[in-house]
Amino acid sequence: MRALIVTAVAAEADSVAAGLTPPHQDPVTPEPRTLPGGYRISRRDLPGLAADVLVGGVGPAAAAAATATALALADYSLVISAGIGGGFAPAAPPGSLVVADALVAADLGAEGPDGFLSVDALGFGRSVHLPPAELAARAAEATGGLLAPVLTVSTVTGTAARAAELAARHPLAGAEAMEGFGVAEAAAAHGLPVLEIRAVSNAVGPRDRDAWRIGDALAALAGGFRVLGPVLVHWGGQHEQQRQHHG
Ligand SMILES: O=C(O)c1cccc(C(=O)CC[C@H]2O[C@@H](n3cnc4c(=O)[nH]cnc43)[C@H](O)[C@@H]2O)c1
Repeated sequence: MRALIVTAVAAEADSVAAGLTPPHQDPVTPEPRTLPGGYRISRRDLPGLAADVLVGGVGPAAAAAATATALALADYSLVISAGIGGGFAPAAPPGSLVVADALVAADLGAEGPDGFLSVDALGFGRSVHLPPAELAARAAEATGGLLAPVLTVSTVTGTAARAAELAARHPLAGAEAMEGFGVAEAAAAHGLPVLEIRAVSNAVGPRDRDAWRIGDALAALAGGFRVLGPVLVHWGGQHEQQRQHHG
């Protein structure tokens, strides 16, 4: 099974790669490569799993462009959006993990007198991508993460009012981040399934950048990927059998 894992920044990619590195191996080898467009990509091989960890940039557009570039250059079975994110209190405190059961474009649409209209409500496309349900459930179980919708926003929430508005529109949301939906759009264009995993660095709410617990979140991200390997291998095996069965 070959998986593409897309992060926004190098620190997130390093955590993912460290989590996927067997204990006896040097976590910085092999050296990362550079794809056209200047994207950094590094490879991790586990028995039954080849994982390419890509640094795609911040925001849904950068993430979609980077993901589409990598998907055009190699064959993958699964695409994963991974990184840190804001957690909705009290369900997702800093240091915890959230596995998406839906990847939601939360600010893609139009404002009207009666509130926000998503692109699907406007008839222009879709605002939700769903991961394979069993894979997301198993990933949440293995990592101890919360299985919940993850919102993709272009602007980090910075006020209590905006947090309350998002929570009212998406009462089950576990986290917000800036890339998942972009990664999912590129994966869907290639007919590939998508998964999103976020390690919570901060609460969704009034901006307090000094309070972001980035170190804890990056450690949680590495820990999540340490236990995710076997889940991905198992799912990849089932997926391959189904593909062969259906010709
Ligand atoms: O400064 C650092 O050391 C550092 C290390 C890793 C990541 C960062 C980032 O700033 C990544 C930006 C990234 O974070 C996601 N994120 C985190 N919290 C939120 C949030 O509350 N709302 C939306 N996005 C959030 C986002 O996906 C960005 O890509 C810095």
